[in-house]
Amino acid sequence: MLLCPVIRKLQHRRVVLASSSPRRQEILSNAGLRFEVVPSRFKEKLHKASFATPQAYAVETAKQKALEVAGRMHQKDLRAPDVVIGADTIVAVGGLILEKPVDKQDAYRMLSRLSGTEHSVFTGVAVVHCCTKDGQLDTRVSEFYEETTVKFSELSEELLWEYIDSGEPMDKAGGYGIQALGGMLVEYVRGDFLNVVGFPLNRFCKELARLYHAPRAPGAPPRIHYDSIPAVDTFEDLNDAEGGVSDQAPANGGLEAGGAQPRAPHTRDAPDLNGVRDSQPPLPAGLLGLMDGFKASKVLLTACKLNVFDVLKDRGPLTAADVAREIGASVDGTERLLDVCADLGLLQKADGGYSNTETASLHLVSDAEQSLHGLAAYLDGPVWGAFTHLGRAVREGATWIPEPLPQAPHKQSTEATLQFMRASHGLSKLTAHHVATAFDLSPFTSACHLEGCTGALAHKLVQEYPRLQVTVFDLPEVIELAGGFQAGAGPSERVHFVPGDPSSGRLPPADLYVLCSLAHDGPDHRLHGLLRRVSRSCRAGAGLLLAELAPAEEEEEAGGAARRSPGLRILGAGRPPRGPGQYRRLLQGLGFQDVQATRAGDLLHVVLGTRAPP
Ligand SMILES: Cc1cn([C@@H]2O[C@H](COP(=O)(O)OP(=O)(O)OP(=O)(O)O)[C@@H](O)[C@H]2O)c(=O)[nH]c1=O
Repeated sequence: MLLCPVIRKLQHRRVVLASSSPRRQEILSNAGLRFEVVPSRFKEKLHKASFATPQAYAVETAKQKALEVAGRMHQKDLRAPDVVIGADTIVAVGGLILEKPVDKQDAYRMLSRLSGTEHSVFTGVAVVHCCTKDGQLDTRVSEFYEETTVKFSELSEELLWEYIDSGEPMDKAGGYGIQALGGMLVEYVRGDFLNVVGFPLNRFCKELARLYHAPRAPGAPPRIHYDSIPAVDTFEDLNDAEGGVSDQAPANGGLEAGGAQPRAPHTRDAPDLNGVRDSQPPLPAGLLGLMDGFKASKVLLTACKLNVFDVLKDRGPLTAADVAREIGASVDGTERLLDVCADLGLLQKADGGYSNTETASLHLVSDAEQSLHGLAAYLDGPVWGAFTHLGRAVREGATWIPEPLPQAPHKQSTEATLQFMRASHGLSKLTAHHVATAFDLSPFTSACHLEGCTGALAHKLVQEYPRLQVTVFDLPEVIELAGGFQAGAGPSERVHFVPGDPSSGRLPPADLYVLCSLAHDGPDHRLHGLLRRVSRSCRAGAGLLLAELAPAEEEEEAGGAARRSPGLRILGAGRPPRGPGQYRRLLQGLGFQDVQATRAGDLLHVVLGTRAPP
């Protein structure tokens, strides 16, 4: 028996659950839904940091899972199912997103992080309505998420390991299954229990009801329900009907009334998404987010500038008044800023006040080992300034971001040079390990890092490769200031700083050239010029290592460009992103062979080529 009228509406539809999770299958089949299971092949590797909230990450992953299945089924049969359901469950704690553990140690790390605390479980759900028109797949996606709060008891080491050894944690987000042994770890649950298990059934039914019975606004013109699927028992009739229908829809859309759905003549040629029929375009949520996105950046940059994260470093929760006192700002203004930071996942807000999330402690505190405080100041200063006058730059054909140091050294004040170097230093320290280890560089004995700035990458390279000597080659004013930065664990005799002009002078000799200027990833012609000079300077057999920020969701293949977050694309001077294929072609054109490209740290493309004999 089907208790839920909206589930009944799906009875004659071809519904696919794009999930391998046995729990999701059980929840939905217990509710009486009939569906096929086609596990998604979408790799859960979206770049988490590019999402404003953990729930946004879960929703996007759910959507990608469902769209992958819809696309694959369409390709195979040239007919997609009517409805594809995708879901993704994650555990969020202190700004961290926990998915399924990769091994027992990972499960241990997750469970000990959850021990004795409250965390959130988010399940993102995407319901994709498909329609095939002229052989093309058309999709309409409805998405939502549900949050449930779970509190764990303090877990003893013994209990933790016994639980891990049971094997239960391994295929479950956060490393536990609340429905089985994991239930013993839980002190309380606030919210939908099934949401934790993997599927928010109650919310799903409400969303279906909303979709299929969208009420008509008073005074709105008669319509075929946008966002609504006609009652299944009348749907087939409607498909056959060619006209002669009344344009008077019942006020409630008529679905519950069970009568035939009237069909407005003017909507007859509109795409029929297997019964999902729209009378107005969907609200442009993505567009509004894009228009509004600068506010979130400015809040983050301002909180950095006011040293909010430094004030909260290593301290228990502080009230807005405490923070306001320390940063010399108004209590009201500070409270608003802190609240938005909490919404953005940068701070935690609890009864006692505000504290840093793990992300903030790692990257926004100014003296943290992997601090991006310098980058924030650079973006808030010259880059923000340049973007304020973007219209002028477009009219005049100027670059979108401040000229990099090598192009305007004499124009830079020492403070401006330092500001750029701090940004570059933070990014280099963050990524140095990934760049240095993306390929085995042990065959090389000498390297030259062009625009090597503070030497952060050079220090990592000598640490990884005991035979390697590295020259940091950069402008004299940069080299002069580089000593003020702590680039490695200590000074290294194998790192040498050489002043010069990477874009015009002679390059120091080396058997590996490295180009990795992440803070200023300039326009193509600049990179091409540098690469031509490297190509001319290096002997046959010498290497060239390139790294670029590129948190692509999908690899560029078959001529398609890798997708990057708009923020990083703009950091790259507004030019289209380069993917590994483009790098390969570029280097081959400059006389390099054996070009290999890889992704590192989910944020970089790293490319290595060897100079062919002339
Ligand atoms: C917190 C919790 C999670 N889970 C399971 O954790 C997986 C999450 O992973 P996912 O990536 O969302 O799904 P999946 O299992 O990889 O399947 P798929 O949809 O194919 O990606 C799902 O299984 C959920 O039930 C439980 O069974 N009990 C719990 O208490």
